[in-house]
Amino acid sequence: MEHSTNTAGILEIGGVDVSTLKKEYGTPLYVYDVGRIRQNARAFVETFEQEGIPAQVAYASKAFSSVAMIQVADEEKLSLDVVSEGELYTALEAGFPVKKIHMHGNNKSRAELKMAVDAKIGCIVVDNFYEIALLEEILEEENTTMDVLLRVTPGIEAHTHDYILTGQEDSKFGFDLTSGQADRAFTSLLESTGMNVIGLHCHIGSQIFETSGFLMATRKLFDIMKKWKEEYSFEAKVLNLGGGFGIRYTEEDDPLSLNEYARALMSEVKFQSEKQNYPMPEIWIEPGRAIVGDAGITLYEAGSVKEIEGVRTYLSVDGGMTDNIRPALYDARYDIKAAERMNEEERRTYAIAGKCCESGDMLIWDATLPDITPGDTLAVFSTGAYGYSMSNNYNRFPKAAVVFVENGSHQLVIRRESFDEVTRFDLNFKTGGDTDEKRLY
Ligand SMILES: Cc1ncc(COP(=O)(O)O)c(C=O)c1O
Ligand SMILES: N[C@@H](CCCC[NH3+])C(=O)O
Repeated sequence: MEHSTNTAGILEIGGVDVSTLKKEYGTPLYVYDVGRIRQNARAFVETFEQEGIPAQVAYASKAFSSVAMIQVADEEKLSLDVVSEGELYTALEAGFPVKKIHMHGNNKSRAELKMAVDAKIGCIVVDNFYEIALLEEILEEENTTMDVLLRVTPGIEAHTHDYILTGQEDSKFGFDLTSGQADRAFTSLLESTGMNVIGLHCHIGSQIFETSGFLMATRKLFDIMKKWKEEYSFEAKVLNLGGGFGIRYTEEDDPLSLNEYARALMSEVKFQSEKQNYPMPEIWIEPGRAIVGDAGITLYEAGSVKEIEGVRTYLSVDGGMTDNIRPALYDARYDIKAAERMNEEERRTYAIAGKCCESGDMLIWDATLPDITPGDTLAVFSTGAYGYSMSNNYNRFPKAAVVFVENGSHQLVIRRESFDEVTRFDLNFKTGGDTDEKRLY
């Protein structure tokens, strides 16, 4: 990841040195370079604008949902993808324009759907037959309508980790194209009085580097759209090709630039619409990781060092799988630096361990760093996506704080959790006592 270092050899983020941030907010600390978030958003938005292609770039807020982040997404003219009541609630709290919110989910509850309908969000991406029936019922009760996209699984096996693959037939998401499931779902939408189907959606997976999977999915969607045009005179206004654009975590990753991803999609949609003589639909995409991933850094303080002669040296930090579960979950790889000694020779190999009582709580197995002493500050790069949003309280560690930096200023946007907050749902249980008694704190 690109970063700057000041003359004292200290890492700077958004014009602020990490020593200042550590002193002010403590560690572990998620730090976001807001300029970088804006740059990523603009790379997508401006590529479509330059070509004059009507498009919506919806930030997939699951990557990092917070009021401040959603306000930045709004400032950058993004739309928003939410997958739960909690993410929708956050968006509403942030004052995000409701018509630009799209809701996803493979098991949306009645409450979730009702909340979306009551909030009058822009669009719901319908995922299964149960949801179609439920949404129809709610719309009838409320005597209103809702724009919907039909989520299909185009049968694409993208090259990424199995747990972040979503476009293959054997998936919990969406309607399968080959078995006729998607046709049945589509006709039930056409018959619906409340649901107004405006187009199709697919998402083939996450952290994808090549464009071939996206292009293949686009072709498959055009084939079905063409069929439905011939059979039902239906013309999709919107083609949502999902997110999943890969980013660089380590030197081994070689993603395309964000403009290249957008350009590739645009030219395939244009090509297909000309070839199939199909009116050009609006292109919607849903990048999450590509907007926030490389804008985030996590700062840790180094603690214990355990050397096992001839095996490895463990260097433990004051966070781990509670603030970044991705290495444990997906074998994800990250880069690390001694953030206040950036110019020193990196001549030691360390296995960077987290604090949890779990052998798998490892952040990096083979980090090259200068000699580290307890108290040193370490920075792990590209932790902006699915770090805070997947953080947890295992071993009752409080969740870390989040700071935004931009143009030399820094601002706390999520407070560090306190122990009172960690135990806030706990109630007393005393044998023979009143089990309903609320704990006071
Ligand atoms: C439907 C949908 N859209 C968008 C995304 C965002 O993916 P990414 O963060 O990889 O861009 C996801 C997550 O994979 C998703 O499931
Ligand atoms: N959370 C995953 C990706 C899944 C995205 C949501 N469909 C990650 O950290 O890579």
